[in-house]
Amino acid sequence: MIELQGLTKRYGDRTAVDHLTFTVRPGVVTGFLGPNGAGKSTTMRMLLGLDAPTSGDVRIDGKHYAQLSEPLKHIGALLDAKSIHGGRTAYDHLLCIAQSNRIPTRRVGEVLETVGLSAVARKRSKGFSLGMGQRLGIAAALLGDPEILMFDEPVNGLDPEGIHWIRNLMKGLAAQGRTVFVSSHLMSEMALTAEHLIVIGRGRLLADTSMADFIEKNSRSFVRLRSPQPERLRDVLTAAGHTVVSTGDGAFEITGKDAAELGELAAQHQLVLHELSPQRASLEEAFMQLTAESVEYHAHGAVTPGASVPVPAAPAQQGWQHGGPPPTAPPPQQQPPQGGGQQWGSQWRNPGSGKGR
Ligand SMILES: Nc1ncnc2c1ncn2[C@@H]1O[C@H](COP(=O)(O)OP(=O)(O)OP(=O)(O)O)[C@@H](O)[C@H]1O
Repeated sequence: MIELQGLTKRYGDRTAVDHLTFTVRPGVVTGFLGPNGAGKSTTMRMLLGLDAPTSGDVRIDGKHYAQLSEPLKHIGALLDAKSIHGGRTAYDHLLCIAQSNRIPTRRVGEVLETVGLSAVARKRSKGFSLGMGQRLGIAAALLGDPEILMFDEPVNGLDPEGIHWIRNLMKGLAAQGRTVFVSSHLMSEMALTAEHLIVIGRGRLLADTSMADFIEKNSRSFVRLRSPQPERLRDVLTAAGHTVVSTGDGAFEITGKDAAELGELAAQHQLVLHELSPQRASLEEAFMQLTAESVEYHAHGAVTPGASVPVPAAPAQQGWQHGGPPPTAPPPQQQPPQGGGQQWGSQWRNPGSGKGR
């Protein structure tokens, strides 16, 4: 279980994470959503002790990350698949992590098999595609057989087969009773994978709910009806007290009613229907609806009033993969200048840099 209590992170005058309180429970895949710059990666980094909270608390099975005696046996994470020593083979990369974390060597072969990299285990990872790198990062997360798994954009760079594979992997891990916490911008994929959602915008919690509730509450569901006798259908629906909305294509929309009820009403009046379809918004529509106010980076240079202005892409910073070699302190020029956190932060991780997007 992962528990956040009032977790806050400020960089200069920029609040990246703002009093986040939520719990990620075992047994289901929990999706972590938010527009670019919402604070997802910062939250995940604090969870792993890679960033110190300004205030608040985050615990893994009741302990701070630093208090876990063998952390990789509690939590496995994929934060940045690119932060792998390219000169090492996939096998050696995992062996190095296993040996430095008192994990049996046999696990290396097992996880390589799980992620489908056994055939390239002795190849240097610098020749790996983005998708292979993701698989290697996932293998490292699985190495300690942890009860908690956290993946930041795991499907990034994966082909359809890879996406299908990771979907099943995450569901399978949750079905084993593990805690699976995953961020993704691929809404269609998230809709198929996650049962529970945590949504943040500008560092704040916007929703902590089941997938079904989230879509239900943040989108309109309605029934579409089409008939070769549109005038009569409209009269019947109106007489029954329904608010009828005409669409451009000759259909009608009725909000908040059951398709069966409307179909029976049409049958009672011997009306022929060519369409009677319940319409449910997608996760993507619901997400856009909920986070519309929180989106900082818009296309065509349009920026929400009060939001920070995106700056030209800076080179991606070298990240640290959880479980890999320990992180080194960033060089001095990567430190945020005093009082200039907002602009500096944008350079550090502006849209398109950093995660291969
Ligand atoms: N080390 C840092 N120093 C200063 N600002 C930072 C730092 N890391 C992140 N930020 C800023 O904090 C905010 C949240 O960033 P974060 O990377 O956590 O968002 P995110 O939700 O993961 O975004 P994305 O979906 O684009 O990956 C952003 O405005 C970012 O510029």
